[in-house]
Amino acid sequence: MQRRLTPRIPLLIPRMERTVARAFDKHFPSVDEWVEIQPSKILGPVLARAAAEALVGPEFSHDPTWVDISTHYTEAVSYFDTVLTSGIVPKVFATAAALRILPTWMQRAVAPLLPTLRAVRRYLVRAKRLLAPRISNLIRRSDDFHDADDSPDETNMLAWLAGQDRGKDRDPNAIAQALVLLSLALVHTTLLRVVGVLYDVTAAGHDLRRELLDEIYVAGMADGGWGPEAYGRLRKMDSVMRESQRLSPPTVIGMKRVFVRAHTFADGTHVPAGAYACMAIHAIENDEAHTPDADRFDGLRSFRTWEEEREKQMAGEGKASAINSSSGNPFLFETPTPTSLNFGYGRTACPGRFFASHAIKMVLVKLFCDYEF
Ligand code: HEM
Repeated sequence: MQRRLTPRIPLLIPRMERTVARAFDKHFPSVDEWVEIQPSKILGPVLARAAAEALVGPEFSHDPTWVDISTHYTEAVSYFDTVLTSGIVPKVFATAAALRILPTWMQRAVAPLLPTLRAVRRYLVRAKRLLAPRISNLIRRSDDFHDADDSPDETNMLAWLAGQDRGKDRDPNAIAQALVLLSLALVHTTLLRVVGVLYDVTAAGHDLRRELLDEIYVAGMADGGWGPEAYGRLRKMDSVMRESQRLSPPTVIGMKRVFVRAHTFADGTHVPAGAYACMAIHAIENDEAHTPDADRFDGLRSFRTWEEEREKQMAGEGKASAINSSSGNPFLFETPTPTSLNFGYGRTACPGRFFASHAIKMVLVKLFCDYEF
């Protein structure tokens, strides 16, 4: 994903923008008076369609069956009706957590009877039926040494997986299933953030919204108009996304791991083989030592910190590496840091985070520019 998808984001953006515009026309009410909407319901298909450009390409991105699978599979597994403590927990994950209470033999017997898991299986079967013929075709072509090129038809995960996977993964059904699971990773997380920002900005009041609109306007005026690089200029919006994610993250604990071997850390902490471990990512990020006044939503928090760091650097006082370190600009939404772990950290950090940042901004730009709320 890092090697194929991330460098091709600029190629995908114009197509995604057209798709997002069409999806807004289709799913948003076109009225002049105020109407009530349920953001998570109405924005789900918008993000599913945008994601489809990167996942399955133009052949399927407007295909009603794929749009239905991608939107409703996410809904079947995720709709926001299972709210546990301070996080929103997808239904299928809650089901899986509940199953874990049972012994393994009983899990196997009970799982097929559960409505959530049966619905999930139905979506997978439909996806396989839809995508497998195209995947088989591409596998045959890759056997004839045809590598995916950068044409719209081949700039997507479906084409890359069909051309790359080896062994038992080189199977049309397995690739179709992987694409449905990727669509869950993509649609659910980006939807959660777009909805979070919408609520946070609305609650913050008119001034923040005005600042974001001004920034979009200025970004579109630079270098001859709006283009893929304009999203990089939306630094205030990026800061709002990061702050929103800090306060309403996808999960409060992260980086869950099983220790397959016993390990002793440098400080002497010993973890036995078979132990489950995770990081208290929400508590770490919201510790006052890292985030002063942590309970308050301050949309421009990282924007200001970044500006202060830049000023210090210009005055020769800052740490030269802070803004352009090899692990990325630490003030950006997409950059994990030791105290901002919503995308994980290091080599295993989320490979889709750069794409997520662009997709979220794209939908927010459309929302802020074309709608009042
Ligand atoms: C705001 C949006 C997103 C958030 C917060 C998020 C968060 C995460 C987290 C926490 C992990 C696990 C990291 C670890 O345990 O070390 C992860 C893994 C992953 N994410 Fe994301 N993600 C987002 C969007 C996306 C998107 C848009 C894609 C696809 C384009 C994606 C694809 C993946 C994949 C494939 C993995 C598994 C990587 C592996 O196992 O090596 N994610 N993500």
